[in-house]
Amino acid sequence: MKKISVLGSTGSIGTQTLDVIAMHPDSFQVDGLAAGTNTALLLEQVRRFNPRRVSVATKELADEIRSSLPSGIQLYSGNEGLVEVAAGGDAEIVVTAVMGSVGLQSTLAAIEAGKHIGLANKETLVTAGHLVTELANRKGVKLFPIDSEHSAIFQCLNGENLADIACITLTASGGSFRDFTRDQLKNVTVEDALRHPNWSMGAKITIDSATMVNKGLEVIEAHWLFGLPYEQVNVLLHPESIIHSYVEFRDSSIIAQLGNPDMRVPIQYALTYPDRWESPAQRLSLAEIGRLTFREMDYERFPALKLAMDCGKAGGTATTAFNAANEIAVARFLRHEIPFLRIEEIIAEVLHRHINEDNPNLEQIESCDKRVRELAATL
Ligand SMILES: NC(=O)C1=CN([C@@H]2O[C@H](COP(=O)(O)OP(=O)(O)OC[C@H]3O[C@@H](n4cnc5c(N)ncnc54)[C@H](OP(=O)(O)O)[C@@H]3O)[C@@H](O)[C@H]2O)C=CC1
Ligand SMILES: CC(=O)[C@@H](O)[C@H](O)COP(=O)(O)O
Ligand SMILES: [Mn+2]
Repeated sequence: MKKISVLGSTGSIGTQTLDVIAMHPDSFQVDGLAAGTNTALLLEQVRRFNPRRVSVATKELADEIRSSLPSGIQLYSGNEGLVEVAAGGDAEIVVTAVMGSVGLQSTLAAIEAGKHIGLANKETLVTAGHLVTELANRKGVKLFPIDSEHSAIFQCLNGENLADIACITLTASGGSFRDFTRDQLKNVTVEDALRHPNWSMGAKITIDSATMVNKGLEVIEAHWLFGLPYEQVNVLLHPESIIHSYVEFRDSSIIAQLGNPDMRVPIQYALTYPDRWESPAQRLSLAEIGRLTFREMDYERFPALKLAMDCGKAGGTATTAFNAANEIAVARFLRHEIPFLRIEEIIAEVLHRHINEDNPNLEQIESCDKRVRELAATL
């Protein structure tokens, strides 16, 4: 029986992780669940999966639900609660599915406690990739990618020698506005932006997909997960999201991973690696699809992707600043405070003022993150 804890159990990845766990009740057991504010759903999950420890975003919410929890369950709250669920207990693998760099401390705590990570929370690697990967290597902890593109690359690299990689290519759907001109982007609404053409995901990542920030975060995530220089990480527009990403080797062979868009496949693979189990995902019929299309990435149309790549190459706290500025700008857009195009302007303004710190420690990262959030909130 493999014990699993899920950070962000009430979100898009969290609920799909629990779907996967529920499909294999003889093999998986839930040890801990951490949610934010959706206590109604969390209580339902507690009744169904009977975890040993749970956490919610605040002490007030914890006080509200305490009497509704079955006895014997440890209840925690806040960032400390996330850390307790991540590092306490006897889970073998922790799925990190909270949204944003709030997941950093708990991911580090889980690794420190020797737990393998099913990594969905890409912001953690963007904000502090060097700290997370260095600690994972030191502790002998595996980072199993859940992000669809990175799971694809991970699968393509099975049994391969990393030195034989010529380059990897991350595919991008193009998001909700992929056929819009820059001019047309001026008046788009939150509701339009939230309609992703291929994937049903949380609000923040759906907006990131529309700005192409998501692909920028994923390039940085790939750099840290696979130890590749930025020059070997490419992006290609592929509107159908059928080829999830691919690797080109030095003999010119390309290995790609394909499938209908369904996150339960990469989530399950992260939990069962190196085995493959039955999945409810709809089988892909290439004959039915008929054709797949591709377009060169246009960095003028999607400037945020270029900005993210430049931050990755700069290293230091540049990616921390990029991520924090984006998190604040997206939250403001979702609250209807700023127009869509202001998101990338805020990121650019923050980066313009940013003084980069090389090889930052955790304290420097946290202080950069805090400073940038305060600045981005006022711009
Ligand atoms: N959705 C997808 O298909 C994919 C997502 N990812 C990545 O996975 C991560 C999660 O995305 P997604 O599931 O879409 O996001 P959602 O917004 O759907 O879910 C976020 C989860 O995090 C919880 N949460 C938010 N803030 C806190 C906090 N302060 N403390 C504890 N829990 C908190 C939320 O709780 P609550 O709702 O209870 O407030 C919720 O359970 C992101 O990093 C995203 O980039 C990567 C690839 C695909
Ligand atoms: C499902 C997943 O992994 C998302 O990150 C997805 O890739 C978003 O799609 P695009 O960023 O390609 O629009
Ligand atoms: Mn992805």
